[in-house]
Amino acid sequence: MSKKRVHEIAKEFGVESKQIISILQQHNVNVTKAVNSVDDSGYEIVKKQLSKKSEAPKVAQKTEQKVEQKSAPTAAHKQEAAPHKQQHSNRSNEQKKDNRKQGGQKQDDQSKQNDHKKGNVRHVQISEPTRKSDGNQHGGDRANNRPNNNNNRNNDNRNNNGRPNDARNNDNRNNDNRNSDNRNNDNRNNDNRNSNNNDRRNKKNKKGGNNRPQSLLSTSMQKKKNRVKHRNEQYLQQKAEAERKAEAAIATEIELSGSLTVKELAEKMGREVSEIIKKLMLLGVMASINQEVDVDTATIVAEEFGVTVTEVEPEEDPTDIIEIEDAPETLKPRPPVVTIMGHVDHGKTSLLDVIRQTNVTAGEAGGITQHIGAYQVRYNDNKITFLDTPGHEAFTAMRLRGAKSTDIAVLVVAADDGVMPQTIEAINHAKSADVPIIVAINKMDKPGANPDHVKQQLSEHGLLPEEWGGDIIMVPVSAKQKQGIDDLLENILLVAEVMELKANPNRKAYGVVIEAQLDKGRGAVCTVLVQKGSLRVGDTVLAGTAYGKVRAMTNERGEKVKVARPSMPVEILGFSEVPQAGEIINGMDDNEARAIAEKRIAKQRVQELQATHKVTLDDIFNQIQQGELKDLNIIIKADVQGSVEALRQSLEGIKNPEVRIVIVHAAVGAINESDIMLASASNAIVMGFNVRPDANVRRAAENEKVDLRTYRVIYDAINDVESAMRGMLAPQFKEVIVGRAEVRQVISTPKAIVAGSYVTEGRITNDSEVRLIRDGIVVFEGKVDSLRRFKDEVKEVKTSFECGISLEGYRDVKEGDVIEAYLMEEIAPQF
Ligand SMILES: Nc1nc2c(ncn2[C@@H]2O[C@H](COP(=O)(O)OP(=O)(O)OP(=O)(O)O)[C@@H](O)[C@H]2O)c(=O)[nH]1
Repeated sequence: MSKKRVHEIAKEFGVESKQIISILQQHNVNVTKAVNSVDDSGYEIVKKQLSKKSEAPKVAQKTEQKVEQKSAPTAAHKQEAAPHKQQHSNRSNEQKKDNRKQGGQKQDDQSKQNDHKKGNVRHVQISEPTRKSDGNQHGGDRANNRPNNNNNRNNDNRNNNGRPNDARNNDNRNNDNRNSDNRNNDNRNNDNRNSNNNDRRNKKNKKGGNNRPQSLLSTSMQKKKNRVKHRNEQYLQQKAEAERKAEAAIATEIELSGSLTVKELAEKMGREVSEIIKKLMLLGVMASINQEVDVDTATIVAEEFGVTVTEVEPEEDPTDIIEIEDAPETLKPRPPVVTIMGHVDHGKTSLLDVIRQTNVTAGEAGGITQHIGAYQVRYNDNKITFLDTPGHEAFTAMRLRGAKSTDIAVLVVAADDGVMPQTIEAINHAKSADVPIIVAINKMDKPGANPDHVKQQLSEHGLLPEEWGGDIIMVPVSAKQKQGIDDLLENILLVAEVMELKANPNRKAYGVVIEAQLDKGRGAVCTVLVQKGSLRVGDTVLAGTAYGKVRAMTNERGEKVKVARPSMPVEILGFSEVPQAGEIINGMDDNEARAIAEKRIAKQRVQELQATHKVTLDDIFNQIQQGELKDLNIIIKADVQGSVEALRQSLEGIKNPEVRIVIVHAAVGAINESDIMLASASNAIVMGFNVRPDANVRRAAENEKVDLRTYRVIYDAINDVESAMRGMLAPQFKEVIVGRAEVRQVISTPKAIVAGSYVTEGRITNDSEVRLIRDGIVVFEGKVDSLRRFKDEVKEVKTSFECGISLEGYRDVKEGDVIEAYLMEEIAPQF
C-alpha cells in the first residue's frame, strides 16, 4: 500500500492542494496540510470526486481506457491513469494528424526539431540551476519526437515502480497536451514562465553570480583579454610617444645667460641630470643636481654633447632693483666701516671693547661673540663704524657678509699665538673682497709675545709690513692693557682718508642687513648698515621679501634715532617678516616695495618647488605623516671615536613604528664637503658632535638643502631626532597682523580714554595684543582694555565698523593714531 502526499495528488490532477484537502476532509480523511500523506483509499476518494467533475470527451476516455487496460492489469492502475487519458489520446491524435501532414514537410520539421534540440542544448547549459524546468522542456521535446515511446515509458514506469504518476512524466504529458484544455494551457504558460525565469536568472548570472554559466564566463574572459590587449596597445603607444618626445627634447642649440644649476642645464639640453653629472665628473667637476655651474663650464659640457651654445644677455629680473650711481657732486665724506677679523680668542671683542669703552665680553654668552654687532665710535672728531664679526669658524658665513659690507679689515693676531687657520681664512676673505687690511698684533703684554714672528708668518701669506718694505700697516696693541689703541684708530682714519670714502646722503637709503631676528614683543628686529642715502623713521624699506615702514630706529646704545646717514648702523623695527642677514635694504615707495616683495615671494616659491625635497629634522614629522619617509638616514661626525659610537648607538636605539633610523656614515673628524654630498645623494641629515663645518661646508649644505646640525651634548641630538619624529621640535613664531583701526575721535570718560575708531582692515578683538602707531612710530604697545560697539562690550569688531577702544594703562591717544592688533603665531617648521 503506497502513500501519496496531498500536493502530489493535487499536482497529478492539476488542482490546488486545498481542493484535495477539502475533498478528503469531506470524506473524513484527516488531512490539513499539503504535505500530509494519504493512502490508496484516500487517493481513490479524490480520484472519484474529480472524475465526476471531469469534462473529458468520452471517446478519448474510451481510447485511453483501452490503452490502460492493455498495459495496466489492476483496477487501481486503470483509475490512476484516468486523468491522463485525454492527454495521451490528444497526443496520439495530434501525432496522427502530424504524420498525415508531414509527408514533404518531414525534412523541414526534422531540421526544426534539430534546431530546437540545439536550442535546448544551449538552454541546458545556461539554466543549470533550473534543471527541473529544463527537464520539463527536454522531456517535452522528447515527447514530441517520440510520443509513443514516451507513452510506453510512462507505462513502464508504472509497471516497474507501481507508482503510476511519476511527476516528471506527468508534467511532460501536460506539456505535450497543448491546446487540449485549460489545464494544459496553464501548463504551457508555466512552461513559458519557466523559460522567462531562466532568462532572468541568466541575466543575473551575467552580473557575476557564483553560478556563472560557461558561455558567460568565456564572454567575460574575452572581454578581459580585450581590455588587457587594449591596455597593452595604449602602453606601447605612450611609450613610443614618450620616446619620440624625449628624442625631440634633446636640444642641438641652447642659449645661456649666466650660471645655472646642473638640473637647469639638463633640462635645457633635454638630457638626464645623471648624464650631465657624469660628464662634469669626467671634466673634474664634482657637482650635484642643484649645484650651479658657470657659463664656461656649462658651455664645455654642452659642447661635449654636440650642443651649440649661444651666450645671451640675461633677462631683466623685475625683482632686481637697479643701483643708481650717484653723481660725484652729490657725494659727501662718510665714516669708514671697519670689520675686525681674526682667529678665535685672539682678542677681537676685547679690542673692540676697549675702543668702545664698554664691556661687551662680560655680557656675551660663553664669552664668544654670537653675532655681528655693529657700533659707531667717535675718535678725534671722526666717526668709525665697527662691525664686530666673530672669529670662531662656526660663524664664517656671517664673517663673509661682514667683509662685503666693509671698507677696512682689522686683522687681529695674538702675538703669542701667531697666524692660525682662521687668520688665513680672514686674509683670504679680505683679499677676495678687495678690502685693505690693517693688522693689530694683540696681546703684546703677554710674555710669549713675538710680533716679529707674527710679521714673518703674515709675510708668508702675502701681507708684508710697511717697515719691511710692504704696504701693510701692522700695529702692536694690548687690549688688556689698552695700549696701542690710539695708534690703531689713527691708522684706520689714515687709510680711510686715503680711500676718500664718500656717499650721497640725500637720496633714498641703500644698505645691508647686518643681522635680524624675531622679537616676541617687537616683531622683526633688524640691524642695518646704511651705506648710501638716509634712512628715516616712516620710510618704507624692502630687504629681500621683507618690507615695511620703519616704525622705530635706535643706535647701538639704544637711543632713539630719527635719521641714519651713510655708514651708520641702526636697529630698526617695522619689517613684515624677518629679513636675511646680508640682504640689501632699499628705501622706496610703498606700493613699489609691496609689488617687488610679492614678485620675489612668488619667484622664491617657484624656486623652492623646483628644488628637490630634502629631509630635514623640521620636516620629518610631515614626511612621516605623508608616508614619504620610511628610513631616516643620518650621517654622524664627531671629535672622537667614543662619541661616534655613543651617538650611533643612541640614535639606532630610537624606535618608531613608521621610521627606521639608518646611519649611512659615521666617522671621526670635521664635517666636510664630501659628507654633504653624501647626505645630498642619500637624503640624509648630518649630525656633528663637537665638530664644526667650515664656511664652504655650510655653503654646500645650504646649496644642497642638507640639514646640518651640530651638538655639544649627545642628549640634545637624540632629543632633537625624537622630537622631530613626533613633530615636536621647538616651535617658531611669526607676527601676524590681525587688524588695524584708525582713531577718528578721542572721547574722554571718567574711567578711561576711549579711542573712537574705525576698523580699516581685519578685525580688532578684545583680547588682542595691540600697538598704537603715530606717524609711523610705535608710541605704545600693550593690550586692549575694553572694546565697545555703542554701549555694549563686544569680543570683536570687523572691517568697516566703528568701535570704541580703550588701551590698558595708556591714555595719550590722539586723533589720526592707528591701533594695530597682532598676534604671535606659531608656524609649522619648514625648510
Ligand atoms: N693677556 C691678554 N689677554 C687678552 C688680550 N686681549 C684679549 N685677551 C684675552 O683673550 C681671551 C679672548 O678674548 P676675546 O676678546 O673674547 O677674543 P675674541 O677673538 O673676540 O674671541 P671670539 O669672540 O671667541 O672669537 C680673553 O680671555 C681675553 O681676556 C690682551 O691684549 N692681552
